[in-house]
Amino acid sequence: MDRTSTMQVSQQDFEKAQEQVKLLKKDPGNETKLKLYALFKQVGLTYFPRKPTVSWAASREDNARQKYTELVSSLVSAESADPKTDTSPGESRHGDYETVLVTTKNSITKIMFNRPEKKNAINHKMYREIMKALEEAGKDDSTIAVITGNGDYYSSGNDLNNFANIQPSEMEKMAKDGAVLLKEFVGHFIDFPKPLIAVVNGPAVGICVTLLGLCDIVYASDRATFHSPFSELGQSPEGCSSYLFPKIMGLAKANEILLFNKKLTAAEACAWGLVTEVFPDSTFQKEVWARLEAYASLPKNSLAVSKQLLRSMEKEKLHAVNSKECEVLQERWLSDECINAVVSFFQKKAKL
Ligand SMILES: CCCCC/C=C/CC(=O)SCCNC(=O)CCNC(=O)[C@H](O)C(C)(C)COP(=O)(O)OP(=O)(O)OC[C@H]1O[C@@H](n2cnc3c(N)ncnc32)[C@H](O)[C@@H]1OP(=O)(O)O
Repeated sequence: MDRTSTMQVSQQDFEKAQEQVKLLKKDPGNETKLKLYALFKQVGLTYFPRKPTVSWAASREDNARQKYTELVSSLVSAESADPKTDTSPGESRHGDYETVLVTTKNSITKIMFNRPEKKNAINHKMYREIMKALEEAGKDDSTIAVITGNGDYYSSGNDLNNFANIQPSEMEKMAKDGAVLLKEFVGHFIDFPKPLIAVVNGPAVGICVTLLGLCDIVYASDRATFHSPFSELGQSPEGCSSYLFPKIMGLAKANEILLFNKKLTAAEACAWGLVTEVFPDSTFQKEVWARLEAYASLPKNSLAVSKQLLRSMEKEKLHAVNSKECEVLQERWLSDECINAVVSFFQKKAKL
C-alpha cells in the first residue's frame, strides 16, 4: 500500500492486515504492539453496520482502521526488505526474539546480536534474550554454539540507556537490579555446557570484550578492536575479567586493558592470548564458518564432556569472582564518576 495515500481503507483491508500481523517473522516490539492494539480497539469499539451519516465515532473508526492497516503494511515491507531476517538454505530460525537472531545449521547454533543500528549495544531486553538463547542452545541438538554480531560492530557493550532517565529516588534500585541481572547474565556464560565460540566480526567494547575470556575459542576479523574503557566510564571490570584477564595475558598487560582503557587491535589481542586467531576481513566469514562446520562434525557428547571438565576446575571460582565484580559495580553505578560519564555520552555524545 502507498503509505502517503489518503484513500480510506476498507474493512476488508483491515481484516487482511490483522492476518498479516500474525505472520510477521520478527516481533515488532512492545511499543508497536501497544500502538496496534490501541488502534485495533478503536476500530473494534466503534465498528457496527454503518449508517450513511458521518458521525465523530465513524470518522475516528476510519482513521484508526487506516492507521492500523498502514502500520502493518510498513512492518510487512520492512521485514521483506530486511536482510537481517533472512535465513540461508538448511538454516532453521528459533522462536520469538527481537534483539538477537538465533539460527541453527550444520549442528551449529548461532546467536547473533541484532541491533546493528545501535552498534549492537546490549539493552535490558537483549541481556534477557541472550540468556534465553544460551539456555536453548545448551539443550538443543547442536554440537557447538557461536556468538557474533550483525553489521559493522560485534557490539558496543552495555547500552548506556540502561542508566538513562532514572529518577534520583530510583538510582539505588536501578543499581541493585542491574547487579542482579548482570550476575545472572555472566552466570549463563560460566555455566554454558557446550563449546562456545565468539566470531568477532568488528569492534568489541566493554562487556563484549570481557566475556571473551569465558568463550572457548575467539576468532576475530582483522577489522575488530577490543576496548574495555572501564575507568573512562567510572566503572570497574566484569565478566570475570578481573580474574581471567591476568590469567590469560599476565597482570601487566591485563592492567593496561582493565585499568588504563588500552584499545587492542585484533593482532594485539591475539598476541596477548585473548583471541585464538585473526583472519583477513575479506575472507573472515568464509574461512571461519568452514572451520566451525568441520569442528561441529566431531562427536557432540565427547566435546560437551571435555568442555565441562575443563570448566569444572574453575567454575566455583568464576561464580565467586562474578559475584564480587557485580557487588563492586553496583556501587560504581551510583558514583559521580559513572553518572557524569553517562551524561556526557548523551549530552554531546562523548564517544570512545
Ligand atoms: C544491566 C547492566 C549491566 C551493565 C554491564 C556493564 C558493562 C560495561 C560496558 O559494557 S562499558 C561499554 C559501554 N559502551 C560504550 O561506552 C560505547 C558508547 N558508544 C560509543 O562510544 C560510540 O557509539 C561507538 C564508538 C561505539 C560508535 O561510534 P560511531 O560514531 O561509529 O556510531 P554512533 O555513535 O553514531 O552509534 C550509532 C548509534 O548507536 C548508539 N550507540 C552505540 N553504542 C551505544 C551504547 N553503548 N549505548 C547506547 N547507545 C549506543 C549511538 O548512540 C547511535 O544512536 P543514534 O543513531 O540514536 O544517535
